[in-house]
Amino acid sequence: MTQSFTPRPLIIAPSILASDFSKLGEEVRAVDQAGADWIHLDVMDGHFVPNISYGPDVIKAMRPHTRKIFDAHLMIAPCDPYLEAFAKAGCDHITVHAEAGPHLHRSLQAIRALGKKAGVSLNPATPASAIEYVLDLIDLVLVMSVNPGFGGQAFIRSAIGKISDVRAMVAGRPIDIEVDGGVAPDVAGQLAAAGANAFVAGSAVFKGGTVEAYKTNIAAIRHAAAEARGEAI
Ligand SMILES: O=C(CO)[C@H](O)[C@H](O)COP(=O)(O)O
Repeated sequence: MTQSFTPRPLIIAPSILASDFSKLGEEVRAVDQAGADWIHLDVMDGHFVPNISYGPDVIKAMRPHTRKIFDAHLMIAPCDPYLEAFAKAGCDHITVHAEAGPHLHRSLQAIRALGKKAGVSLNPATPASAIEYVLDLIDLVLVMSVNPGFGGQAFIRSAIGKISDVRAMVAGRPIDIEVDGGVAPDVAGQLAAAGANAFVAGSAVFKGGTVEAYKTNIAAIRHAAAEARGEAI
């Protein structure tokens, strides 16, 4: 018997990492107005990744500027001591790295216990099988298509095959597959065809620096992905 499942919604999630940090509230409002579905928040600790971005207090300051989902990507190790702070800051999704350790299963349980959606992120060298024994605890898989730490890097093509593997593993479950790093209209169609439904983009959204530019940039990614999904927009 053929089973059919409702496809996960197409999501565009601008990464605030590429915005102008001198006016974060304004930038959050601008991408909201430009059609962002989620606001992607890259948290870096200078330890798990070789860069430092911002923490829960800055996220709390951004929170009043939009009602859109705050999709936090924690590139920090350890992560467990900070999960509650990110939940209290207003994050709706909290994604931790499979490689950050030490206890992925416990971290996911803790995120769910805080009433938030739990995500697992996979570095480019990490196989899809890393999520095999936590599938019941995840709402989102974030496949990195660059090595985490910096915006503006070149897209790593092996992410496409990994997305297909993840899609097969989560089939029939209400789990979003998100892709992050070097995402632009030229690759969005291939990523959507492989099974990604949520697209994080920093440089490709924030180029231009105006609401009108952000609107055009978001629409271009959405259009490429929707076309590959056989959807009208
Ligand atoms: O997680 C990240 C880096 O670790 C960023 O979200 C990602 O790199 C987005 O930036 P760009 O679209 O410019 O590649």
